[in-house]
Amino acid sequence: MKYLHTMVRVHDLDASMRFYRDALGLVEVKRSEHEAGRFTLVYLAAPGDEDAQVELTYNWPDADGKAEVYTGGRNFGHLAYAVQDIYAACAKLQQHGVTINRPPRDGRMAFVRSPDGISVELLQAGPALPPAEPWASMPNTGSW
Ligand SMILES: C[C@@H](O)C(=O)SC[C@H](NC(=O)CC[C@H](N)C(=O)O)C(=O)NCC(=O)O
Ligand code: NI
Repeated sequence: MKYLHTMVRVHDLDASMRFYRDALGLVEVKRSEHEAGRFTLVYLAAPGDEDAQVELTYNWPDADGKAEVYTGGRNFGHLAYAVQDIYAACAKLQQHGVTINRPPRDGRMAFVRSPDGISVELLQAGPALPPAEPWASMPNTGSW
């Protein structure tokens, strides 16, 4: 058996691409448009780890132009990625307007949320980094 992907439904595909691709740093691996089912699938992965994907499902708006809004179930926890420099990764996310809900005060772990509230965990690859400001004294934000 081989892990393929985790599927998340997204309300706004452009906003989600700005989060997962531009802010988080994933790369688009493949995309498919499904006219009959009226949805788009976009698969993204970390550079160099193309086999471990997140599948964004975008259900097209209905005849009234309304796209479904998804309220997350407690059964889904988070997506997790290892990063080479958690401070640099969090700074890039902030530069793209993403709130660091759980800052890396310990130089090891941070959490952010996608535009749909999907929780994403970032873990420092290897040993934790030494404490550094502003992260060491940054409080949790929002529902963290
Ligand atoms: C190609 C493979 O990776 C898929 O996951 S396709 C699965 C299929 N997805 C859809 O039909 C997307 C649109 C649908 N309206 C939806 O929101 O799921 C599917 O069977 N989805 C059902 C599911 O529970 O995942
Ligand atoms: Ni799938």
